[in-house]
Amino acid sequence: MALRAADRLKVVLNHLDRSGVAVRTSFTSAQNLSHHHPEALQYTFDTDVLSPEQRLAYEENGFILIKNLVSEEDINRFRKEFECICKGDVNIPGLLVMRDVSIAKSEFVQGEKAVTKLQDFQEDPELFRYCTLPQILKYVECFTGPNIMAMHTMLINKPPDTGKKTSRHPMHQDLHYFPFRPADRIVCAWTAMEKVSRQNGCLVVLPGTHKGTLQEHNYPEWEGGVNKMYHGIQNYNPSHPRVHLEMGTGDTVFFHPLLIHGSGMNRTQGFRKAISCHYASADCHYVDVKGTTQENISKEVEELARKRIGSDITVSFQDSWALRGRLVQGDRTSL
Ligand SMILES: CCCC(=O)SCCNC(=O)CCNC(=O)[C@H](O)C(C)(C)COP(=O)(O)OP(=O)(O)OC[C@H]1O[C@@H](n2cnc3c(N)ncnc32)[C@H](O)[C@@H]1OP(=O)(O)O
Ligand SMILES: Nc1ncnc2c1ncn2[C@@H]1O[C@H](COP(=O)(O)OP(=O)(O)OP(=O)(O)O)[C@@H](O)[C@H]1O
Ligand SMILES: O=C(O)CCC(=O)C(=O)O
Ligand SMILES: [Fe+2]
Ligand SMILES: [Mg+2]
Repeated sequence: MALRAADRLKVVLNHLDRSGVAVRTSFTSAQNLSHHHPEALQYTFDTDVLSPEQRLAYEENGFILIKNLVSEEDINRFRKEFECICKGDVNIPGLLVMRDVSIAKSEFVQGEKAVTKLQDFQEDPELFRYCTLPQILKYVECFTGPNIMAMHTMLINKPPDTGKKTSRHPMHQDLHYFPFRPADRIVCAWTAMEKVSRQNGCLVVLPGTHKGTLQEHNYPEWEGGVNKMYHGIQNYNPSHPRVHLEMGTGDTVFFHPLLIHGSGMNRTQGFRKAISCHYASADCHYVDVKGTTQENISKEVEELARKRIGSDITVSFQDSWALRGRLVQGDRTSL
């Protein structure tokens, strides 16, 4: 599925045919880009949604931030549903409710204050509405193309740090968790449900790292402990420029699954909330991760499936994704 160089060029030229002045500026930068990087325009499609400047920015950085994409009204509805789930008022099949390791292993905390994230809310119509919002899908299509699967859903409720620094999310690449390819046809949408800042542990990204390869991930050696499956990259370049993505309510960042990112600790008393979905082109295919750096996570996921479903049926790493994935646009061609 990755565009061949010739196709990439065609994409650039198409743009030139159709738009005016703005494109001429970008033609200059596109030319410069392709001069320096033969991979120019390998990451985005022309759907008339992203401006040429926005496309080039994603190609260069591996992420793009769109302000105010989700309404306060929708965010409030997601908050309400989250509260209902935490109170136990609704029971959603397949939903995983995760507590922070420092809370889970010590004191007893009830309700939403105990929950660090919800995972796999695809069977909750209210939360899953997030994944189908037309203004989100319109952007997603620029990265995946027209057949779109919602593969992975999360509502993250980063708790105030208990002093053990377990509220941090180590630097990682999301592709580590995914046995499907090509990577360029996968994208994460991450929407701030309130103001997120350095204080409450906003996302931290290393721009441009999406052009690299998938790195080895392991549990970081953190004294205070680390949350289940929060694998991190041990030896990323610490002097690589980092960008703290401070965002307002409803602002949404779209990022590539190879982009190295994490989040710092929450130094406030509030719970920092975000809702996200990983999308993939339905034309992607599953890959066998045996003998690769992803073998460690695949074993953990298979072990978790055994615990939850029982050992009479074997659910492979790939199966676990095929079961969770939901079509949100076009045809379910492969995944
Ligand atoms: C792009 C994707 C990026 C990512 O998805 S990154 C993060 C992915 N994280 C996950 O998928 C989380 C998966 N979650 C889980 O496996 C479960 O929620 C988890 C952590 C095992 C808890 O299971 P439950 O059965 O709900 O809880 P439980 O209270 O019965 O505890 C069972 C044992 O697990 C421990 N535990 C609970 N929460 C934990 C945590 N946050 N981190 C580490 N360990 C945790 C708990 O202490 C207990 O251990 P033990 O049996 O007493 O030794
Ligand atoms: N010692 C460390 N080892 C590995 N990863 C770390 C370490 N310290 C921070 N990180 C990770 O780096 C990312 C960003 O960290 P950052 O330094 O921005 O957060 P912070 O130190 O909590 O906040 P700030 O730098 O704003 O004071 C997070 O993903 C965090 O988990
Ligand atoms: O919301 C965050 O802190 C980051 C979460 C994240 O990157 C992930 O779960 O893959
Ligand atoms: Fe991530
Ligand atoms: Mg720091």
